[in-house]
Amino acid sequence: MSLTTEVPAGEAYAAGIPDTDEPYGLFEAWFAEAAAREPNDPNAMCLATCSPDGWPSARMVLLKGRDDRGFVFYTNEHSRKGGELLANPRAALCFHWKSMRRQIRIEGEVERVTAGESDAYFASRSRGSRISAVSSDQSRPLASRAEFERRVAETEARYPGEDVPRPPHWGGFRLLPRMVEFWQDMPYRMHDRLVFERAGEGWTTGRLFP
Ligand SMILES: Cc1cc2nc3c(=O)[nH]c(=O)nc-3n(C[C@H](O)[C@H](O)[C@H](O)COP(=O)(O)O)c2cc1C
Ligand SMILES: Cc1ncc(COP(=O)(O)O)c(CN)c1O
Repeated sequence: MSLTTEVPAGEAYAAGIPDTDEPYGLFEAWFAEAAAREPNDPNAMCLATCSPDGWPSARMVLLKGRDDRGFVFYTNEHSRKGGELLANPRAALCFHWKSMRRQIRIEGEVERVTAGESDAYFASRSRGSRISAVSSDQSRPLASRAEFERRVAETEARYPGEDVPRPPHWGGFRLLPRMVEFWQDMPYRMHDRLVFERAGEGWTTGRLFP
């Protein structure tokens, strides 16, 4: 069975989302189509977090890994999102691929990836991005652009070789989904929505009114 319908050029889909009993195959199929079609960052997703006193916040991050456990992104744990995730480890993700008129929403608990996973991912980044991560107190007030550039120059001088160690507060989080919803645009706003909810080791599935 094909999990995906052909993407029409600039039009709504004629056929709905195929029935399937688990979300990951369909996610991979849609993600592969997005990777082939989107002009940039097909892995960009909106991450929503919530402070313990109930104030939500949202920002884009990049999906850097997915397996049967969940969806991985990397950030600075001292950032606003990092603080919120550590204090209240529940989050939501939202992909929107505009050229494909598709959305995927994912919700669940969040845990830190292992230090080994974060080390491996950090080491795979360009030297410039590692220098930048070491130099940035992400989400803290910055007096001027020049101050950040001065910090970057200091970090470059401190680590002249390839070895730029991962800051202990820079690492990955994995969202363990308990809900995944696929949304596909259809004519006259008669969109198709297919939702999966975790049930033990498996999933229950159903459709929602658009
Ligand atoms: C397309 C896109 C992708 C981004 N990816 C990341 C990312 O993977 N990790 C990250 O820390 N910030 C990323 N950012 C920056 C965040 O959106 C945000 O500005 C920053 O992480 C600070 O957020 P916070 O103050 O809510 O913690 C990205 C921004 C955009 C527009
Ligand atoms: C500040 C920051 N950190 C991390 C990332 C994750 O992506 P990469 O590891 O490819 O830089 C991004 C991507 N936009 C980013 O802006």
